Amino acid sequence: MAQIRFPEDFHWGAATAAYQIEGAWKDDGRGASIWDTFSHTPGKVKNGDNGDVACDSYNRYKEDIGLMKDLGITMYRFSIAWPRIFPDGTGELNLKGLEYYSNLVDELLAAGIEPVCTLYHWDLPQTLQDCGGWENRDTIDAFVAYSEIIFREFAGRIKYWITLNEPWCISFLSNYVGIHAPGNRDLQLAVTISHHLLIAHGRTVKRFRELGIEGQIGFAPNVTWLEPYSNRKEDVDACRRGVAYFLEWFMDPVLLGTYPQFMLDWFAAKGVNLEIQDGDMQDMRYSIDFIGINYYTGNVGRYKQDEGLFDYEDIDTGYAKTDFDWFICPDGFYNVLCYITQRYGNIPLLITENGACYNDEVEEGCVNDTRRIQYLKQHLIQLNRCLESGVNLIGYLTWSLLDNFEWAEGYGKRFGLIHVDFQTLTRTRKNSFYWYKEVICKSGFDL
Ligand SMILES: CCOCCOc1ccc(-c2cn(C[C@@H]3NC[C@@H](O)[C@H]3O)nn2)cc1
Repeated sequence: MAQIRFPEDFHWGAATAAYQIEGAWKDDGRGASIWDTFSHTPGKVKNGDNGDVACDSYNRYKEDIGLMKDLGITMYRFSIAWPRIFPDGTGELNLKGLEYYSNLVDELLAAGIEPVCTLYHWDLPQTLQDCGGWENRDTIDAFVAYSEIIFREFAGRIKYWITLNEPWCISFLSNYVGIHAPGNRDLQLAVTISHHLLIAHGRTVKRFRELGIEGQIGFAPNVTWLEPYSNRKEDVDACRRGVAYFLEWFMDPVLLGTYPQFMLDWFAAKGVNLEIQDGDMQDMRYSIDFIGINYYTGNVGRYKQDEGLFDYEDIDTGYAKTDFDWFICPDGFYNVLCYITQRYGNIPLLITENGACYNDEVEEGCVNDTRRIQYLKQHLIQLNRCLESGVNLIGYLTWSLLDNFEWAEGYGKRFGLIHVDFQTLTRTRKNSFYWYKEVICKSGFDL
């Protein structure tokens, strides 16, 4: 029987984010975030769900870390809620907020688990949004100042840092598509925000280096892979635009120092232009130690005139789908990681999110989520292919440790290895928890 084995020093972990799991939305001085505002606005989130309680991990983090220890992970990715640190975004520091994360980090370290800290996972302080949010360049400086406080507080304890989670979601999904907070629908605004986010990322990396913080820093774009339906140039170009929307638009400035010209031209043809000020592109270029990669889905696509933003349409090739209605495309994982390596060189890659939405429920104390096991197995095989192909992969953090608040979908989309009953907050290990535990123990699996 064929064996899939990973390097002994390969990091195995799981990921979460503050607004999705913590709850305690008004406890210990926490200020309002744009997601509190958005989720409390009727019609924005399915079933009227919000993050007021979520998984109550703010109060149950010791229980959650006990589950992580049982799982055997060596890395745990979490995010810090900016509004817990600066309730008004800037100004007065909330020491109780810092204390919570200090206790969390100490508990992780005591459990032998490496903390991976995401500084921004979408929960912008509402007071900053009231002043324009990421459209306002002042927010860039506010983010750097917030990040510096965290760097100084956790220097030596947190060794892996992520500035931004999924800048595509922060800019385009939230300000052009409009289904995430704050819910704008303006392409120029989204492009401007994407630019400001990359400046904020770069200046934060610069501050990290200036402070001489021990550890590694990167960011975590979400990427997809779109295979052209044919080798006709129009199909190839349409797929290239669709991939670049998530990938090159954010990675090229950080790793190559320029935006992809074909995307600048495409946006310009739609009357959307970037206002690049002196120093902006240099700020983005402060070198990072790794790239976090979030991958869920890919597809086959082709050119279709005037379809969507990029004259692109998906093809329904009959690939199976998750309960999020996303195509399952494991080959895309291999293809996109090889593409990233080919384009940017052998910079270390940390899979910061990969997982599947399946809404299996507890039956007689068990959750038989065989489809999630299948998804994880298929995608880990592709990661092993990448390693065999020389891709510099350092670890895999599955999304997610816990079922949690899946943004505009509320609690109806379950990604966790652990089932959460959102009425009782009872945690139940799913069968995928036990499967992943064995994978970690063996650093691989048998086919
Ligand atoms: C072009 C039109 O598109 C319409 C829907 O578009 C999307 C795209 C992407 C997502 C999406 C959701 N997730 C999972 C999260 N990653 C971060 C973590 O917080 C998880 O909860 N990743 N991507 C949702 C909707």
